[in-house]
Amino acid sequence: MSAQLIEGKKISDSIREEIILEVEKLKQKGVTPGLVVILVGEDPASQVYVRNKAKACEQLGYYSEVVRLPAESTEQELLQLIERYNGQDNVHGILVQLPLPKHIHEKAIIDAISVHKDVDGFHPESVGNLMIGDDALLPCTPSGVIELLKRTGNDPAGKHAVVIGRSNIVGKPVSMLLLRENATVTICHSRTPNLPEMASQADILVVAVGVAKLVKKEWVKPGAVVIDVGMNRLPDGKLCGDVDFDDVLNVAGWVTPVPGGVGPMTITMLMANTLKSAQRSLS
Ligand SMILES: Nc1nc2c(c(=O)[nH]1)N[C@@H](CN(C=O)c1ccc(C(=O)N[C@@H](CCC(=O)O)C(=O)O)cc1)CN2
Ligand SMILES: [Mg+2]
Repeated sequence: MSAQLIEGKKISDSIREEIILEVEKLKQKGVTPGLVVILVGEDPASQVYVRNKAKACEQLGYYSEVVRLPAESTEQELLQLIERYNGQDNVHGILVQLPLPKHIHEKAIIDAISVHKDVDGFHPESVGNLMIGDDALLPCTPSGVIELLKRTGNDPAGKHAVVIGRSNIVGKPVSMLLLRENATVTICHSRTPNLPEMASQADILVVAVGVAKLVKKEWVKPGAVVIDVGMNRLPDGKLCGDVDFDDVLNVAGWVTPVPGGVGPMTITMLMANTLKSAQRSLS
């Protein structure tokens, strides 16, 4: 039997409908959610993502600014800009699009964003709050994964979740979120022996390694939920995930496609974080 598709685009659209209702309520209290997106350089993919973030703001009725800086901008210039927006009350979220040009230290930039406006959830204090279970702005792709699971009736509680990948942006935070949702979590990585055997023990398998079509049907327990966070560009220009989608389709119970699975959730969860930050500004 063929796996059920987890349709990220549809789920993302329905979350945006929910956000619109909350934005109306907030506007009645005199607050419009505001997001600033900063792009340094001209990376083509980043330009698309930044444009899509601005479009999402427009769709949801947010105030938004996109600041485009030349690739040769200095770290100091970027820090000064962040400092300005940290102090600007109509801005509830500040996002610096990654990757940054090599001469700018990513950590210095992330650390400079006020934790209250850290809608990417990358600031060390946000990460710490996630670890200890305090209220935090959560990183967008990992929280999108949790929404996909919950909204398809795949509650992680009591399940064995295996996460392949240990990046700060996806692998580690998604593992913490799954733990917070009462899953038993195993984190695997490039030095894990018997990766296929580990993966095949998962009720929920989350893959975020950046290796095209790594996960084959032998890695998947029959009926498992397979969440593919990978986004790899093939030589023919097509996008594919870290999971060999066609191969696992007759083994998995549920699977995310690439494109159209996890990807669309990233910007929607950014919008949810900006709303949350704006709501917090009232309390
Ligand atoms: N500051 C940040 N930088 C980056 C992040 C981030 O969350 N914060 N994530 C990625 C890029 N990204 C958003 O910024 C992003 C990536 C992918 C998608 C998406 O919708 N993907 C589609 C396919 C798009 C395509 O065809 O190219 C999908 O998977 O269906 C949205 C946002 C790195 N940088
Ligand atoms: Mg996807």
